[in-house]
Amino acid sequence: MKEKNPWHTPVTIIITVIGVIAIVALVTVAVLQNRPVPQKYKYGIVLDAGSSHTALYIYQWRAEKDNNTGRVEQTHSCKVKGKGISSYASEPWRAGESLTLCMQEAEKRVPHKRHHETPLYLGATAGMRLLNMENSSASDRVFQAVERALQKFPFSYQGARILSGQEEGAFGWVTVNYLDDRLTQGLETTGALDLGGASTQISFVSDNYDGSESPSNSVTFRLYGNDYNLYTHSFLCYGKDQVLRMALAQQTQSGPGAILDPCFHPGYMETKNYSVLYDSPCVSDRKPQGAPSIFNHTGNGNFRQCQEVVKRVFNFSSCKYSRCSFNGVFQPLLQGPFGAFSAYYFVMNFLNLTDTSIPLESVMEKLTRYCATPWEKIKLQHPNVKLNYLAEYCFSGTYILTLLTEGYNFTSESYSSIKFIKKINGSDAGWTLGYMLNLTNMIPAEAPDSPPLPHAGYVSIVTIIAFLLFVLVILSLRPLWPRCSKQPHII
Ligand SMILES: O=P(O)(O)OP(=O)(O)OP(=O)(O)OC[C@H]1O[C@@H](n2cnc3c(O)ncnc32)[C@H](O)[C@@H]1O
Ligand SMILES: [Ca+2]
Repeated sequence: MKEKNPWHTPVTIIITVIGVIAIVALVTVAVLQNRPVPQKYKYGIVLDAGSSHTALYIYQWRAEKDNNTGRVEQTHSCKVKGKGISSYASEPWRAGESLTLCMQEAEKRVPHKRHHETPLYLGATAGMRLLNMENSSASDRVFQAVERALQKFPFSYQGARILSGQEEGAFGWVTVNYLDDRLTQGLETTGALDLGGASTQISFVSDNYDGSESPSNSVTFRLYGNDYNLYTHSFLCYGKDQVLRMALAQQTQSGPGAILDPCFHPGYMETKNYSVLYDSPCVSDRKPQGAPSIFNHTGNGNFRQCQEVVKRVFNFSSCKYSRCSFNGVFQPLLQGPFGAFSAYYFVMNFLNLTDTSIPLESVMEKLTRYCATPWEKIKLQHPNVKLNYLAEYCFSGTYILTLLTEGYNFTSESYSSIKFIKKINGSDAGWTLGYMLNLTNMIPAEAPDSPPLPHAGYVSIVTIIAFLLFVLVILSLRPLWPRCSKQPHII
């Protein structure tokens, strides 16, 4: 007869049940542990108050990352109607008012419950730098009006200020390299070339440059555990609108009343106002005495001659450093690939010259033909392009090539390392993203500790351990198992 142990069945059942509960509990904990919480985004808004216009950018990033280190991307941009805020010096309230439509758009784009925690920044560049130099109380009034307008919105307003040229250059560089994911990986960085309406910036890392030769051109960063020694310079008055003023001002010196301009198409003719031309600190000291109030601006479309005119806006006469770009400004040896954005892109894209694998000589030949095309023909070919932009592409293209080759010393070879870009992975190239990343501490100095295992790794390991524990428990109960019924029974 089979011997019956009264503990057998209940003990086995209890232990089995505990084992199963333990496994379920362990696996559940492992699954929930460091599982991404439901997606929640954070937002930031930056207004780029440029000399020619203001643009609003909305950025978003996942909120669950520690220390705000989630990837930031641009979700929306809005171009403010009208001119830049510095053009409202005589009626500052209009500067504030001009921002309303884009701000209302931002109110709709950022989820309502995030409004109060969304930082809002306004950074002004060369237009306000010039106004501040010319008339600082007018620039203060513009800022007061802008501030009043922005504070009416439900965002977390963080202030409006003029960026230094250094900041503008450095943040443009941070943006380009962040969007290209070059900073986290410690890859070779890309230089940044920004051409605005009133200033232009060049920023790049050069290995044999330690910053000591010209400290004012040096910015050091520690980002994701890597040290960068960045060369950067902003040339005030060398944005394309101010250079055009300088070029015209120079040509009026040869005789007031009329300019025959090689940078404008044959057949182009406009009557322009001297007081408008000279209304900028970049040229005001050159205003001819007793000049008539208007002049005839006529084009004759000649690239080579235009290049000579443009070259005269640069001063190459003195350099107290080992090497200079122009105007006695230090520049180390050019290095690495470059991203060229804003007007570099607008102009070269219009001219179909963004492909830098085309040899520089061919680029110049194309521009020679373009500049020589009669103005009437150009207008017919581009009926949808704004006439003031259209009239200036020959000048702007010539300025870009002259700035790059004569100014910054790009050669036929290094020219091909430039990429004319507007966006990188969906976000606009420009200083705004870098500015926000910096102010929200979104780029850590040290590389963040990454978890030794991905989430799936934790789940698998805990499941295996739980299974082994279960097997161990079952095996440890072996002495209590009922004997095999095939054993011979002794009666
Ligand atoms: O950086 P600052 O100097 O303050 O100026 P900005 O920020 O206003 O300058 P942008 O890069 O917006 O534009 C640079 C220049 O390009 C001009 N621009 C903008 N869109 C253009 C287009 O489609 N074609 C030609 N030029 C354009 C604009 O009027 C400026 O003169
Ligand atoms: Ca700009």
